[in-house]
Amino acid sequence: MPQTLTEKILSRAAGKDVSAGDVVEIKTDIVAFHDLTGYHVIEVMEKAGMEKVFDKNKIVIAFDHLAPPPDIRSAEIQGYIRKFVNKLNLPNFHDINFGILHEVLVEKYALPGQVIVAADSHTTTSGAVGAFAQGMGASDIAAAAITGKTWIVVPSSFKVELKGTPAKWITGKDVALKLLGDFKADYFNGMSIEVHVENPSAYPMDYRATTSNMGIEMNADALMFVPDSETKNYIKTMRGYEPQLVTPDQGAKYSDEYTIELNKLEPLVAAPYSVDNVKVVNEVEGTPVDQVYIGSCTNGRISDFEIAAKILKGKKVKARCIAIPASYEMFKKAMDLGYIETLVNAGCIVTYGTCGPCLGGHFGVAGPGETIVSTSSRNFRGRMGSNESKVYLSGPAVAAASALNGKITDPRGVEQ
Ligand SMILES: CC(C)[C@H](C(=O)O)[C@@H](O)C(=O)O
Ligand code: SF4
Repeated sequence: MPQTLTEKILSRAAGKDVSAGDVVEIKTDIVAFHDLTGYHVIEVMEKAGMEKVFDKNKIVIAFDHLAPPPDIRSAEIQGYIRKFVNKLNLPNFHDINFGILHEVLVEKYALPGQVIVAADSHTTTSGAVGAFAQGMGASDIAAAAITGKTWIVVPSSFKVELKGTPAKWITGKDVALKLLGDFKADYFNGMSIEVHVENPSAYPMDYRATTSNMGIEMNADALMFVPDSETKNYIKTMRGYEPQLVTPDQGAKYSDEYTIELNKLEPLVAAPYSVDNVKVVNEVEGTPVDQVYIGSCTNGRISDFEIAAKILKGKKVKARCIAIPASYEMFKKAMDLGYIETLVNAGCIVTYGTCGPCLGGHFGVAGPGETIVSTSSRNFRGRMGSNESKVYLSGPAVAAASALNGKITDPRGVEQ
């Protein structure tokens, strides 16, 4: 029987043909965690008296949520994890000067056809390269780290087709918000979304990573892009080798299909307090904004900074603007290309590789009564700080244009 990408990956990982609804044990190719959940993962392993891993090379750890440590407890947690890493001599450990775990996975580790599990919900991000990537709780990740195996209920496969070339300022976030607005946040429960891109280079890896990242906000088990020439070029450029592509079979059966015409999309936002409270930016234009955040594992990549720099070049922001490339690699690129300089000259605060503001942790927590425009992933009440703050989620163009004017702004009206 012709297989979807999901069925193909999970059949290989299970060692037998699987179909939707099957409960199966599967092999994992990468098991990952970060500082905040890593602490619990290691605690579970210690309590079980099983401080060993199935394969040192397949464990990936990055410090991001508590990086750099905002308080003593965070520093203590990171110290505890460093000790574990040293004791087991784990090679793929990335300290506070590297990046947000999901970005690190996409840049350095994830490959088409892999099964990737990590102790963080936004693990779906690695679906950008065509890996079946899913977030799990700390105990499940501890078990996977020890055994190299996990169990799942095989999801059904839902096909999304992206047609054409994105309209001006339209990027990966708009596609994610389009799906969230049209289907609402619970619709994709028990499904794996497979995105087929008609014109691979028109929807580059940065956009794919953003869309896959938001897969968990759709409640999907995974959101994968069918690997294509863009996948190959990205991995070749970033890592110096060509990956093998795993693709769905011709004639594979999907539970449903949906097409998005990229040139017809308008810049979208998710208004407070839900990711699926989606509106065209014009509907909320003019709302006063206190702070803008451009960054996170959702939108902290080079194309996000390119767009922000285009909009802010030679100008000054009216709202406070915090900009954080998702990794050291992205920071260096943004620096080489002059985007950091442009943003700093425009009055933005720039640092790198922390989750900080995204989850109201540190480096720009939202105060009571404040309105934030953020390129991150979630906007439920209190997500970025005070319960009395409001968060509008958007792509980088709306965020930068809103920073510029101090109010929610349609980037299509901003002079360049
Ligand atoms: C802290 C962590 C468990 C959490 C997640 O799993 O997503 C965080 O990264 C988030 O984005 O809310
Ligand atoms: S940047 Fe935000 S969404 Fe991404 S892992 Fe960190 S806290 Fe979670």
